[in-house]
This record gives sequence, C-alpha cells and structure tokens, in this order.
Amino acid sequence: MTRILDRIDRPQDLHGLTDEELVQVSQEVREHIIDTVGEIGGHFGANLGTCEIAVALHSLLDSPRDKILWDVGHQAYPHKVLTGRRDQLATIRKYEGLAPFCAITESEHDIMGAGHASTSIGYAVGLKEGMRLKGDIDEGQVVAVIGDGSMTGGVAFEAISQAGGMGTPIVVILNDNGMSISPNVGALSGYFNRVRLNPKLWHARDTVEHRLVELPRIGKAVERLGPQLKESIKSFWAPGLWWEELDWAYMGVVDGHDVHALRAALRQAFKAERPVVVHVATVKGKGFAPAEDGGLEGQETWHAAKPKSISGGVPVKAVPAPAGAAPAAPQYTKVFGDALVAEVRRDRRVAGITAAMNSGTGLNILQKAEPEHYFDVGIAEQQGILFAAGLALEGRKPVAAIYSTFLQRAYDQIVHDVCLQKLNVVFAMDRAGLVGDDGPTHHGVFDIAYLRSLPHIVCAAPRDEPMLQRMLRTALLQDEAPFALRYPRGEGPGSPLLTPDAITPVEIGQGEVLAEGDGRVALVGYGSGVHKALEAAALLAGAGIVATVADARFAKPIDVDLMARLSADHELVVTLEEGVLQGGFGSAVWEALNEAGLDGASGGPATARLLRVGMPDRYVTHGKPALLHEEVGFTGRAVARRVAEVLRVDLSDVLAAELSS
Ligand SMILES: Cc1ncc(C[n+]2csc(CCOP(=O)(O)OP(=O)(O)O)c2C)c(N)n1
Ligand SMILES: CC(=O)[C@@H](O)[C@H](O)COP(=O)(O)O
Ligand SMILES: [Mg+2]
Repeated sequence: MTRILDRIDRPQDLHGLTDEELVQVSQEVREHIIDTVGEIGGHFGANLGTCEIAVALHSLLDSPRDKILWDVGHQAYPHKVLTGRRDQLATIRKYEGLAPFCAITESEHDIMGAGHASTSIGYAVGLKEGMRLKGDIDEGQVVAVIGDGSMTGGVAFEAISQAGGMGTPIVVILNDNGMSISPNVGALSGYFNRVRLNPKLWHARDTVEHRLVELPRIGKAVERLGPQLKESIKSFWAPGLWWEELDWAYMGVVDGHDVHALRAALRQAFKAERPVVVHVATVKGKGFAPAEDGGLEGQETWHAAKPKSISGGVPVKAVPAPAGAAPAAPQYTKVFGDALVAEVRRDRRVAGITAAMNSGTGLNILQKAEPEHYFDVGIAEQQGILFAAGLALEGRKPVAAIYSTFLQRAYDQIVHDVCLQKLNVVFAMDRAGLVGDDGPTHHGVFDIAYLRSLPHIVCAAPRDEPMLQRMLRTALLQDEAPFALRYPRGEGPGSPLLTPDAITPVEIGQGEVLAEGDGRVALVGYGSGVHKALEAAALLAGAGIVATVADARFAKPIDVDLMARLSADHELVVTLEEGVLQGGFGSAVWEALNEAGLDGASGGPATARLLRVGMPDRYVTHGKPALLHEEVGFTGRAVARRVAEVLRVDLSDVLAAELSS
C-alpha cells in the first residue's frame, strides 16, 4: 500500500490533509520508526509517543517560520521524518549520519540544538521576545514540546516564570507520559499523574462553568461575573491552577494520540495572546505492545532500542552467546553499582544520589539492595548536588552518581557549595570520555578541566574495574575533601574484581609505574588513557623501543615526584587522557613540572620533552567510540606513530604488520 508519508517531503505537504489522512500519516510515521530504530538501534519509546503531536503541529504550522522546539530531542524522530529526513532516518546517531537529537546545523526545521533536558521553554521565550524586539511579535508561532520528566529541571521553571511575567505568547506542549527514563519522580510528577490519570479532570474547565451557571440562586450571578473572575473560579476546580497563578493559560488534559483533539486544542492555543500550556497525555512506546502494554518496566526497557532488537514490529529474541565464548567484561556501571552497595554495607553513612538516571548510573542496584540509602532527585542535577551538600553537612557520605556531561549542569553547586565549604561529597562520573552515538552533547570530555581548577577537590580515574572499587573506597574512607571519580561508558578491560573485604584504599596523589622502559619514552595514562599507553608501548616494542608505562591515577593532586622522575629519566614524556587537552591532565603535569623548575624552560636540569594526547579543542561528532578515537588520534597506533616521529624511529613496518595481523 502506498504510504501518504512517502509524499511528505516537507512539513507543508501535511497542510490540507483530512483528519483521517493525518491519523494515517501518524501511524505510518510510527511504523517507520519501529522498523528503522528496531534495526539500527536508538531512542525509541519517546518517539512513538510524539507521532501525533508532530503531525498535528506540522499540519497547522508553517515551519521554520513557525518554530517548533523539542526538549532533549530524543523524541524528535517523527519531527525529523516529517521535515525532509524520512529516508535518512536509518543513519541517525551513526558517524556522519543524522544527529542523535535536534541540531541547527542539520536542518532549518531544527530550531534549537539539544541533548540535555529542560532547555526548550527558555529558548522559546527568547525566540518570541526576539520577534517582539524585531517589531513583529506575530512573526511566527513558537511552540516548545517538553516531557513531564524534563519539566523537573529547574531551568524550565525559570523560563515559565519569565514568560508569565512578560506575558510572552508562546505555547508549551507538556507531553506527559508519567515516565522519565525510569518512572518519573517527585511531587510535580505526582501532580501530573493525578491530573493525567483522572479523566474527570480532563474537561473540568468546560463543565465547571456550565455547572456553576446551572446552580440555583447564584447561577445567574455567576453568569454576570467578568471573564477573569470566571476563569479563576474555573481554574480553582480544574487542574493547572499553579500554571494560572503564574499567569499561564492552562489547557488540558488532551489525548496526545488523538490528532483531531490535538489540532482543536492547538488552534485555540495559537490564538491566545499570552503564554499557554497544553497538557497532553501520551504513552511512551505507543503502538509497540512490549512498551505500551508492558507497564512502567516495559516503557523503561524501550526508552532505547538495541540494534536488530525488533523485526516485523515485534522484539527479536536475544540469541545466547555461543557455548565457551569468553564472558564480556562487566560494564563499569555495574561494577560501580555493586561497589556502592558494598560501601553502604560497610558504612551506613553512605548514600547514593541519581538525577533520573537510575539504571544508567547503576544506582538501580542500590535501589534494590539498600532502598533507604537511594535517592532520585529527577532531572535536577543542581538539586542533586545541593542535596548531597545537605547530607554531607549532616555527617552523611553522599555519592552523587551523575554522568560527566550532565554534571556540567551543577557546576556552581560544585564550586560554591561543595568545594568552597570543603564538603565530603563524592562525584561518580560515568560516561567520562567519548560516549559514542549520543555525540557532542553527551561526550564527557570536560570534567577533568572543569573540576581540576577547584581548590580542595581530588580528581581520580581508575584504569580498570578493581581500581574503581579501590578508588570509591578511598573516596569514602577519607573525610577531608570532595572527591571526583571518572570512568568511561561501557566495559572495562575485564580485570578480576575484588571481594568487598579485599578492597584496599589507594594513596591519594600517588601514581604507579606499570612497566619500566629503556629511558627513551614514558607513557603516562590517566584512566582510559592507560590502555592506550599499553597499546602504544606494545607497538613501540616492535621497533625496539621499550617504553615506560605509568598510571597517574590522580589528576589532582598530581604525583609530582613521579612526574619529575619520569621527566628526568626520559627523552620524551607522553600524557594520555580522554578529556580535552586545555586544562586537562597533561596540563596538570606540565604545570607541576614547571612549578618544580623541571620543565626545562626555567633553566633547570635537562628534562624530557612533553607530548600531550587527549581530546581536541572542538566538539567531537557522534558515532561508534572506536571510530571517534581514530578521528581524534586517541589510539595506540596514533600515539606510537607520534612517539616514533619525535624519536625519529621508523615504525612503518610495525604498523603495517599490526594492520595485517
Ligand atoms: C540534564 C539532563 N539530565 C538527564 C538527561 C537524560 N535523559 C534523557 S531523556 C530523559 C527522560 C526525559 O523524560 P521526559 O522529558 O518525560 O521525556 P520522555 O522520554 O518521557 O518522552 C533523561 C533523564 C538529559 N538528557 N539531560
Ligand atoms: C537522551 C538521553 O540523554 C539519554 O537517553 C542518554 O542517551 C542515555 O545515555 P546512555 O545510553 O549512555 O545511558
Ligand atoms: Mg515523560
């Protein structure tokens, strides 16, 4: 059957279609996403929830003159399909393919870049007030689509307050499905649930006035009340009171899978001359039974789909690993989650905090094992750190498990509240380094630089799983300082784990030499950089260069004695880190050598040349980590090649042999 979708090459092609045709297009978009994402992998459930919303919006609006903003952007695949990218959807999140979220460099219909939650309303206020400043506030509609989970981000409320105060005529679609990645949390979510799940409240506004006017004796009086007073009486009974109190018009709850109802509500909202929120109820994973009928667990499972996980619209049964295959190394996330449970059981002062990333951080393990010591603040990283600060002031030992990239959201709380007051808070930063498919908004490459400069903080990075266990223990045994721990997304090298009673702390500020060399080059890794150092050393050995390999273990405090010794004993010292070079670990080594008069520049003893290997001064694109590591030169081969150049050694045969092996 030919799809209507096949003739939708631009959003304006939706204009003039009947409601029935729009319903059909919505379903065709849904099936296109199920087939495509089920094959290639990617964000899934949220996209099935916004098919009708995207169709309704683009059928009424003239994008990009009218501006539609998608909060986070993980639910923007229908928008991408309807705005000329239908046939490229299979490239999404792939190297040089469509961006994982909205990107202003990708399409004129992507009005804002995203990836981090809760930003869309803020942009919307700016865009609309920008039109007012240009002298034409009616230049175009501005609509922000934000989920109930993203609504828990404080910055969304900052924008709601500004818009209410200025009377900025924007439209917000609150896409309420009761889910964040895991079930949504907090009082706001509770309020949304009460309203969304109570159909009687869905049309309260319309019926309240009717019933009031029908009342004996006072009915006539109500009839004569001015519209404002009537509105406030209506909103007293109807949901959305707090929106009205903030001078927003509240409309809802609308069925987010009913194109006709959505269009009717949006037509009304577009006419308002004030900020309007349209509260919409959707199902995360709508139209895909394992999610739609799978309850909260099913909807959490299908937040993202793995490659080749769906065929013919149904899940593909996982194929067991062949007998005798080596077990995959445990994900750092699981090692951390298990280690945190062990720490809580060793010291009842310990508690774990997540910001809506329950399973992503491994805190789902703590939630099951020690629920009293588990806290989820929702998408509210700033609150997560303030909450940790409060716990620390109360003598608890909080561990804030927040991805490196999302922790950026709480930078001032780290500076102003934790470090300045020298509070004993542990930052467990998963997804440190290049995360891969999620791309530049999610790569955790700035934390070394953004934390190392803060007084009192300790910055550490384990080279493998047991070292992660030891560093977490170290962080929690000490009472002195804030302690930041970083580790990459995915598997470690598979080193044998330590039993809880065998976990010993490491000396803070002390590095470790893993292999002594012949004095020509020392490769000093930090975290995942240690493995690149070992890979490079193996290649250099093929050319007769025996490299010294060291694990710095700490970026702050730096092991100055070790760095001084390596610098004095070698021609070349190479630092390797999966973080930006500017202000990173290599810079810290450079600074330490300079302060000790050992950098050769200050007339001190002859010292080694310093070569820093790390992330470049640009945003690295999306794609598989191995491809990205190749692109930025963060591989054993690339490092070996650079060392050979400096030492004027010919490595071509070794590299050729390695390639052919
Ligand atoms: C600042 C920030 N914290 C955490 C995340 C991770 N994250 C991505 S989507 C999501 C859930 C969003 O929930 P909601 O807005 O309700 O959208 P839904 O998936 O339910 O459609 C989370 C926590 C993020 N993208 N940004
Ligand atoms: C959209 C978003 O921010 C999350 O879904 C993120 O993509 C999760 O990343 P991980 O897959 O690394 O947990
Ligand atoms: Mg949601």
